[in-house]
Amino acid sequence: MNGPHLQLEVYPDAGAACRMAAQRLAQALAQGGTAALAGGNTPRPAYHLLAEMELPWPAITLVPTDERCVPPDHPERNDRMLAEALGDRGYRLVRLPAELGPEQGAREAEALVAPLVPFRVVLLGLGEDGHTASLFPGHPALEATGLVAPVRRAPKPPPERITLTLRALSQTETALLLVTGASKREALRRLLTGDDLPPRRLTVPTLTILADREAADAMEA
Ligand SMILES: O=C1O[C@H](COP(=O)(O)O)[C@@H](O)[C@H](O)[C@H]1O
Repeated sequence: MNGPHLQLEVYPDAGAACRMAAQRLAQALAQGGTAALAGGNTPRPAYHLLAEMELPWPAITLVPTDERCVPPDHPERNDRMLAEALGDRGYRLVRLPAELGPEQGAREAEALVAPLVPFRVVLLGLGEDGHTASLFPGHPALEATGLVAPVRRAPKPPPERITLTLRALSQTETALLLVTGASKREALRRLLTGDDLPPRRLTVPTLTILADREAADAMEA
C-alpha cells in the first residue's frame, strides 16, 4: 500500500537509537514548539537524555500520543511516565483526560489538542502487534475524523484508551518512529514490507524509523 516514505536508520543498540531520538527531538524543539510523544517503555531512555539537553523549556509543550483510561497518576499512565522521565524542566505537559473514560475523555481532549497542531515533531512507538499510539490494526479508531478518538477493546491492556488520530499525528514537521528490541522485529518487518499497519496510514511525506539492530535484524539496506 502507499503511505509515507519509510526511511530506516539502524543503530547498534537500543541506547544508540534512543540517543538519536533525543537528538532529533532536541533539534526539532530548539526554538520551542509542541511535540507529541509516545508512551510505553521504549522511549523512556530517550526522554531521560532529552531532559539533560539545553532547550528553551518554558517555550516547549508536550502531549502524549495516547493515554490509557486509568486514574490520574496510575503507573500505567503515559503522562506520568513522561513527567517522571523528563523531570521538572518548566515545559508544559498537556494531560489527556483519559480518566473520564474513552468517549468523554476523547471529547474533552479534542479541545486540548486542537490548539497544539501542527506539531513540530511527533515521536511514535511500535507495538508488537503493529499498533502505534493507541491505533491498533483493524480498529475503528483508524477511521476517526477528529483529532482524538476513543478506543475500547484494545488488544493490549488496558483495553480502554484515548488516542491522537492519524489526522492529528500526521500534522507534524517531523515524524519519527522509535523501534528497539527483538520483540518488535516481526512488526517492523511487516511494516517495512508493506503490510497495512497503522504507521503506514500516516499522511506525512516521510516517516523516519530509528531502530536498533535487534529490531531491524535482516531489514538493513
Ligand atoms: O500502549 C502503548 O504501546 C506503544 C508501544 O509501547 P512499548 O512499551 O512497546 O514501547 C506506545 O508507543 C504507546 O504510546 C503506548 O500507549
